[in-house]
Amino acid sequence: MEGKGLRAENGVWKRAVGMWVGGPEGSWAVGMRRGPWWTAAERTPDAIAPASPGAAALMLLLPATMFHLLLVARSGPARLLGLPPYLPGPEVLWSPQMLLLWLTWLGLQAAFYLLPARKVAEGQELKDKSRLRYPINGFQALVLTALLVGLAVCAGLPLGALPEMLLPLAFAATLTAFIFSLLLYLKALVAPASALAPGGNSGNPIYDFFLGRELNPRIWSFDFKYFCELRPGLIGWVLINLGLLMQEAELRGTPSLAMWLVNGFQLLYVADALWHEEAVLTTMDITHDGFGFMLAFGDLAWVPFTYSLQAQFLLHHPQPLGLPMASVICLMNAVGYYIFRGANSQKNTFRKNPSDPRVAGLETIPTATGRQLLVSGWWGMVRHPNYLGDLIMALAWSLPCGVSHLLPYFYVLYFTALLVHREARDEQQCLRKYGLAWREYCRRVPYRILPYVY
Ligand SMILES: NC(=O)C1=CN([C@@H]2O[C@H](COP(=O)(O)OP(=O)(O)OC[C@H]3O[C@@H](n4cnc5c(N)ncnc54)[C@H](OP(=O)(O)O)[C@@H]3O)[C@@H](O)[C@H]2O)C=CC1
Ligand SMILES: CC(C)CCC[C@@H](C)[C@H]1CC=C2C3=C(CC[C@@]21C)[C@@]1(C)CC[C@H](O)C(C)(C)[C@@H]1CC3
Repeated sequence: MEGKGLRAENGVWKRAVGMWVGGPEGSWAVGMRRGPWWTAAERTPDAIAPASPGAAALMLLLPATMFHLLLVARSGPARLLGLPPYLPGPEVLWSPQMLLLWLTWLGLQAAFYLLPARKVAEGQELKDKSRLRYPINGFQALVLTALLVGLAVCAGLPLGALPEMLLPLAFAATLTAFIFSLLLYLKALVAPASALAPGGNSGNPIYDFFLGRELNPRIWSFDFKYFCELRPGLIGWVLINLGLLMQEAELRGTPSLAMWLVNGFQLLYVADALWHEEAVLTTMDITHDGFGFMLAFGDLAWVPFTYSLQAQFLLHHPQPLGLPMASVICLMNAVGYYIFRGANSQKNTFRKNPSDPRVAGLETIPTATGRQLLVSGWWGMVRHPNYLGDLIMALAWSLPCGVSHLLPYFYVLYFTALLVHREARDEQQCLRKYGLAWREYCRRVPYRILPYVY
């Protein structure tokens, strides 16, 4: 039988492409092209990675959840766990104009990506010892988008009409994510073995389509994963929020305090991500995961249309918010941001230059790889202090929506599950990388995210 896939040998997985033949130890391949060697931990990107029925189910469930949230947010009862008020027909979802608008948005962001950058950064070392180069101009793209949208609004663009277009726009984004992932899957068929990601190359087409086969798919210097991770989705998210704020102003004369807070907090988060764009090059999404349906849909559809849920909810369910409560929520967001930024910057500074005076005094554990692990400062408090800060901010984004509904807390629930899963994956990889030193770190810093609790 002709095939390609993975085979375990002494706990190490080998990627193989060639002819499968039966043998005393099971099947093995003849005339194989050997790819990079991956350990079992590297092979699956998720501790609970879905098998193909799981992947197929998620490909339906994730878009269905997104449409459910969009429909429920505008319904009177706004019940997260209830049925949507109606099932939209094709005439509600499909609109060639909205598809064109969405493609124009992607094209605009792609054009901003290609503009000269203030810096070109090098990514992590790849399996073939090379390093890719990435333009650092995401913040510039945010500023240019703001200028362009500002001019267009002054010229009469009805941005307040955007909330009415969310359903067909989300449909267009989902459709493009499917088509795009299919093209990425086909592109990976001709990619060299060294360009493939550790996960997403099981040989099962559905599973591989879902997780993504190629690590850094590119055409010339245009890196699709890096582009999608930060720009169209994150900038689209703040633009949708702004449209919701403007429509609220049209409906009620002025935006509510709750709407201002949600817009302000989330704009800060997005601006921060783009300002520190270079840091994304060390995240596992860029260094480890393939680019398939999960990330394409996550970046292009899930982020803009579900992360704006609080503002969507507020437009249809105005909430009273007094100044004292608003101050408490602002303080909470500031504390969350302080921890999130402090922890991320401390680790990035340390990884770039351990002798930097800002981190040189911190206590560390040496590892066999020559790298060190921080064991004091933020990283001595819990093993994922950046996740803690992110979760505190997530709560601060939902609180302006009051406590009468569960719906605006969807992000907190989803994000907790995502980060707990992510933390398990990351720890698995760190254990493989650092072995005993990682065990020592876990002994010295026993809590993962929340001190004395988890
Ligand atoms: N809003 C959203 O939807 C999402 C937001 N995020 C956020 O993205 C940010 C990045 O998260 P993520 O990519 O998961 O990973 P992290 O930034 O937490 O990085 C994990 C890596 O840090 C290094 N590390 C771990 N412990 C130490 C230590 N003690 N000392 C030095 N280095 C250490 C290890 O890599 P190495 O040793 O190789 O350097 C490890 O693999 C987080 O703030 C997270 O909250 C993430 C996912 C979704
Ligand atoms: C659709 C699925 C349920 C899940 C898809 C997950 C993706 C939405 C997230 C995976 C990692 C992400 C990161 C960010 C956004 C969400 C996704 C794409 C991030 C860009 C948010 C801003 C942060 O500051 C960051 C550190 C740059 C984040 C990097 C990871």
